[in-house]
Amino acid sequence: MKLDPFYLIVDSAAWIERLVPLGVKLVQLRIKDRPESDLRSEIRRARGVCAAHGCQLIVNDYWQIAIEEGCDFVHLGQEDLAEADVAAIRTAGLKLGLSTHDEAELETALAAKPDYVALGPIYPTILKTMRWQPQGLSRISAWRQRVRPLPLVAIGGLNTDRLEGVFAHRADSAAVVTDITMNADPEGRTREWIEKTARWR
Ligand SMILES: Cc1ncc(COP(=O)(O)OP(=O)(O)O)c(N)n1
Ligand SMILES: Cc1nc(C(=O)O)sc1CCOP(=O)(O)O
Ligand SMILES: [Mg+2]
Repeated sequence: MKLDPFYLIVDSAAWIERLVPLGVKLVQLRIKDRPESDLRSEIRRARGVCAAHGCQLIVNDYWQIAIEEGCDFVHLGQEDLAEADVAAIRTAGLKLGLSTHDEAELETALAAKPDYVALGPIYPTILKTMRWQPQGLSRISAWRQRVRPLPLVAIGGLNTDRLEGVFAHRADSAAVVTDITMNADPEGRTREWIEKTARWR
């Protein structure tokens, strides 16, 4: 499976409606602390926009709702994975991406036979508090060897100036939140990401 090199992560269907039509081909809906009814309607809206624009939607955390809403890809962290029914995800035909932050997590992730592995945080992130120090670029190369032939996603503190290093160290996709959502011009920054990642597509 091939992943687009630009992996956008946002926390609402409104962001997806705003940015996916610009040409985003891979987006994660990462919503926290909302009632289930909101989650369902957000996922439905996001699905509609992504289907209309040929964009792969990945639902973070809420694998059961993703199955029920007819989605085809979920992302889980290690705590999520520990509580998830991976067999049910597979039986429903969904693909699965998994987070990793250290060797033990990589072993756990590979044992679950995911469709991609994410490594982070590559650089410090302001999105959430993390108990891991930044991995640095060299860790991407190490993960590349271990994860092959699966796609490898780099995440954490990425911006358009850091893409060269991330792809030179053989990540397949670069995931981003705040460099776009906290930018003064999110649309302009999204276009910049699309243009700058085109050579790795
Ligand atoms: C592509 C990608 N990589 C890592 C994460 C983080 O997942 P997780 O560790 O479960 O943390 P939350 O995002 O759920 O806070 C991700 N969402 N996407
Ligand atoms: C959601 C998330 N997960 C990470 C991990 O390392 O697993 S880093 C991260 C935050 C990514 O946001 P930004 O691009 O703003 O740094
Ligand atoms: Mg999670």
